[in-house]
Amino acid sequence: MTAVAELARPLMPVEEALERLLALAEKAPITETEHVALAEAEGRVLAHELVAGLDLPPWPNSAMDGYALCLADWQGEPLRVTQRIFAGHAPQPLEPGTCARIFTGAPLPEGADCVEMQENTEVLADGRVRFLEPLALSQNVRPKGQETRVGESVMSAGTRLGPIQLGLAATLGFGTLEVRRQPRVAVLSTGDELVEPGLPLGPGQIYNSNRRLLVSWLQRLGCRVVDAGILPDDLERTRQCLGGLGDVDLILSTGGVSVGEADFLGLALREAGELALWKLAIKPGKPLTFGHYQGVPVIGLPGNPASTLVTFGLLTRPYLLRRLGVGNVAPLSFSVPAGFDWPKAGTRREYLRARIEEGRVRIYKNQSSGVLRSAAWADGVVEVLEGSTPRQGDAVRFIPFSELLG
Ligand SMILES: Nc1nc2c(c(=O)[nH]1)N[C@H]1C(S)=C(S)[C@@H](COP(=O)(O)OP(=O)(O)OC[C@H]3O[C@@H](n4cnc5c(N)ncnc54)[C@H](O)[C@@H]3O)O[C@H]1N2
Ligand code: MOO
Repeated sequence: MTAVAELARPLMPVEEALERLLALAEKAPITETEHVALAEAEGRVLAHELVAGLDLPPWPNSAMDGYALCLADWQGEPLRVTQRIFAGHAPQPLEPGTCARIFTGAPLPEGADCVEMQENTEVLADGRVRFLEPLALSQNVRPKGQETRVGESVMSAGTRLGPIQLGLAATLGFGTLEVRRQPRVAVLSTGDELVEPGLPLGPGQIYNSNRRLLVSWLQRLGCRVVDAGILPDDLERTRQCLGGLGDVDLILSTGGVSVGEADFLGLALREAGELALWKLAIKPGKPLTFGHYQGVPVIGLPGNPASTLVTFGLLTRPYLLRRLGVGNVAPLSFSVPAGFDWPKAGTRREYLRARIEEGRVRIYKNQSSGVLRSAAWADGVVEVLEGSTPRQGDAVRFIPFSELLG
């Protein structure tokens, strides 16, 4: 299809763009794995299901600081204390007709079937312990295997490892985990107007914000970033830059994807691969490109900073995670009453930078796709569907940034 024919097509719905990207991701999975220490595994993707190699807890233990006794044999009399059991110590079997001082997490002695917390007991002058409240069998006892049994699958392949998952792996004694290798992503910015922060601005120039935003975000997603800097608005040097990227899994560029005349990235990509210009029914973020450069997938995000943010968060992030075998790549979202009126129906699905205040979602006053400050103010994006005109109090879908940024 020629570029002109591509441009004449109707806008592609967001769902279709996501479906296409996920299908492309499934055709290019990153399957190599490596073993990493738990300390290095944050943000990575589990390569295989994790199977428990021990029971959790490995033995019955006490849930309270108190006294362990054998309720089945007890007649209600005060009991002599015959041992003290601390967490980390192996107990002796319980002497019949006695109790054991026990602390939270300590193994229950053989023969005990009940623990009473110390607050409900009284230590008599002769050292015996009187139980002040009615007791029940197994009370305050955490049975062996209560949480997990040997051989049980506790996490499936494709699980993203965050603090909770790493904590669970640690409880089962795993020192290392087998994870998918990190995707290598080359980040390119295009545009002669761009200057790196810290340097002086010349006439007509602006600071490159997309690069910092994407590099940090990709690192959070567990990617290894090849920071390829700013592409010059020059075909030969663009070719050289692409040729020097090395072995990467994805080339991610921003800018130069609309209908501008200085689209040297597009030219260079078409020479050495192919490139499709998608026009999405999304705002911000309408023009998005997908293609290949010498077989390496390329995603070109629109250059406006809020457009980069939305198309990365809603489309590129799921694409990358799916390449790593993550099944559920949809961010959690919830319905909130609108704290704004949206009187003019749009032809594109809008993702307004918004925050929740007093149970209603409020939108930043300037929703221009060039305004990144809108997102820095916001806690997430609120979705306004094509053709819809939500009013104050109507239910709208809110996607928190916390769901997208990790
Ligand atoms: N005639 C048309 N013009 C435009 C269309 C269209 O359909 N027809 N689409 C508009 C939409 S929507 C968007 S979004 C932008 C996308 O433009 P590009 O992706 O080609 O990006 P640029 O033109 O290079 O830049 C757009 C804007 O963003 C600034 N920018 C670019 N890169 C960065 C960066 N790394 N850091 C900070 N800011 C950046 C750039 O200076 C421009 O202001 O096209 C519309 N035009
Ligand atoms: O859709 Mo573009 O991303 O707004 O300006």
